[in-house]
Amino acid sequence: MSAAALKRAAAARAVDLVQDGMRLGLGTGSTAAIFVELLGARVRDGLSVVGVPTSEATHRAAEAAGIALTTLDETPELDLTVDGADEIDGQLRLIKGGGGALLREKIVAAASRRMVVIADGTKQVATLGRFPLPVEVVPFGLGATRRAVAQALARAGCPGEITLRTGPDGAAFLTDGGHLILDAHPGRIPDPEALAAALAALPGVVEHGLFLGLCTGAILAADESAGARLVTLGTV
Ligand SMILES: O=C(CO)[C@H](O)[C@H](O)COP(=O)(O)O
Repeated sequence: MSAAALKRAAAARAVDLVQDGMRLGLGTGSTAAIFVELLGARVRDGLSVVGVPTSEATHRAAEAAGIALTTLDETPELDLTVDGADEIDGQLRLIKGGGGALLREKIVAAASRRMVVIADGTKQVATLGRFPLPVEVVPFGLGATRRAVAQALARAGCPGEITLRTGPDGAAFLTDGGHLILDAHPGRIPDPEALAAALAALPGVVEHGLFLGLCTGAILAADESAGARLVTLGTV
């Protein structure tokens, strides 16, 4: 089965979790985009929900799908956020931000009573850190912040190369908030909580891609000869 078909299977299962009247967080990335598309079809069939998008891209997609949108100012508490992930471990700890939307994604997830991750099964790992860990930083003081991030990684037992994320044109990638992203390549993160605390304490760091204690459940689509086999983690 193609990766796209696996993502669609996980997204379709997540759409079944949505009930009339729910306030939703709408994730970012290719899997979340399928969820938004499928949710839009249910809205056109009469489902009434409001959504908070986690990026400008998701805002545009949700609008095009006919989903009513709100903000966390109008709706500070959400019932359910459905989002993708770059990695998930057995304790529902995540690396997110491959698409650069980690800041809004984390704010929306933290405002949600439930956060369900949808992904193909390859995203499940025993230890986080193979996927580069995004660290969103302000442009001012980039060199000093980069050095401090490297030191924090080393102290947390996971040194590795740090690269400034660039876009397809080779220029520095800018997030929806106008920040830069440093991608750390630790290989493995032995103590995600310690690293998260160390990164959060650094001036210049806006947010990092470790989502700890936020995800309440996951729907992972594993590739089997008969089709997609959905595996759930946590409470779905
Ligand atoms: O964190 C994200 C964006 O910031 C995405 O959810 C993550 O990168 C997974 O994306 P995809 O579903 O395309 O694999």
